[in-house]
Amino acid sequence: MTQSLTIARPDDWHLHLRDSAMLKAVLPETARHFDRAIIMPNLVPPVVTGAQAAAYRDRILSALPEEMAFEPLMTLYLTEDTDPADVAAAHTSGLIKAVKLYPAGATTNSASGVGDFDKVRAVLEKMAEIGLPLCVHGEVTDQDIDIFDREAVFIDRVLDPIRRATPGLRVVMEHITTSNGVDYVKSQAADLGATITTHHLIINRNHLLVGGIKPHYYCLPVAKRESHRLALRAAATSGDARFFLGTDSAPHTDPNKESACGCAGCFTATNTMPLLAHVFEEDGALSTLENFVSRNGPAFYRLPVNAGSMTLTKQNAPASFPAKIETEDGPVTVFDPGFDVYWTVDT
Ligand SMILES: NC(=O)N[C@@H](CC(=O)O)C(=O)O
Ligand SMILES: [Zn+2]
Ligand SMILES: [Zn+2]
Repeated sequence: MTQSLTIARPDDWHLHLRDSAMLKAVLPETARHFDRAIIMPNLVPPVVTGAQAAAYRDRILSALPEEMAFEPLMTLYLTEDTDPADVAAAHTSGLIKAVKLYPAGATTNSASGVGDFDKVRAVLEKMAEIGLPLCVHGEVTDQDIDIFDREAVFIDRVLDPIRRATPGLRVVMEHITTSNGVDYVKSQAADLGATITTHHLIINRNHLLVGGIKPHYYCLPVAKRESHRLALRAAATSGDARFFLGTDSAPHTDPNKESACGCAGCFTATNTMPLLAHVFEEDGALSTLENFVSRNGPAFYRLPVNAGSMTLTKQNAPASFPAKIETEDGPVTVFDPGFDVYWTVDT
């Protein structure tokens, strides 16, 4: 007997679309299943001003195949020179839905990020005043902090002090990877949410490192031990409104991944919805999938739930997904969960 599930059309609350040839190749992979996505601003150079975000939005819409509908929800990349008035104007006009904080040096294209948090105080205060969310890549970059501890240390040393100093600031902890992240979100009364990626619900650090290094499982924050993955699974499948999908689908070409110094990022846009149906079914939680992918995100961002619906069907035989997406820059490997997936999205 085939099983099926119909939910409101999902959104992706953390997505890398890149630019130019890569944008053209990866955008349909997201637009096929998602009505909207929060677009990460870590281009080279980064999307810092409202004018740059408007131009990037136009490039995204021009790259969209004619028969597809998709709304890019733009963000600005916070720098120590960001002008609070420019941020406020971009928010008032409806152009941007969030500002993104990268600690300088934390991840791909984060060199222009924030080193001295006092320098962004005025921007954060303006954002608290106007209710504009701050999306945070939550890892410290100190050389003496172990890479597996960087999220937990960030919460204590950076995030909690920022939130205490800026009452009313609405924050999304992006791509949480630890039980510390889950517990911190749950411990706070208001103004805090978290995105969870598809891949962090599926892989732990053993998948990355045991039996040979798997560059396509390398992303930041790096996958942690199994107990953390289980904490993320419990949070995502709980239905709790504070947790929602942000795939962090982050394309890099195969030569850039399969390298002596490989780039961080997993490309999951193509098969995220089938993978999530698999994960939620495995945990006996298909009834909360809609909260995670379609309802909790809009509630946090104070946007309407999408009007359309999506039906997922469990087939009798394993579904097949493309192993790679071809781009003019080279192939991009699609995330391979390492197990058979029977769910497909009905077209
Ligand atoms: N997640 C990643 O491993 N990489 C992202 C950056 C990010 O989200 O930190 C990228 O832009 O490639
Ligand atoms: Zn990040
Ligand atoms: Zn990201």
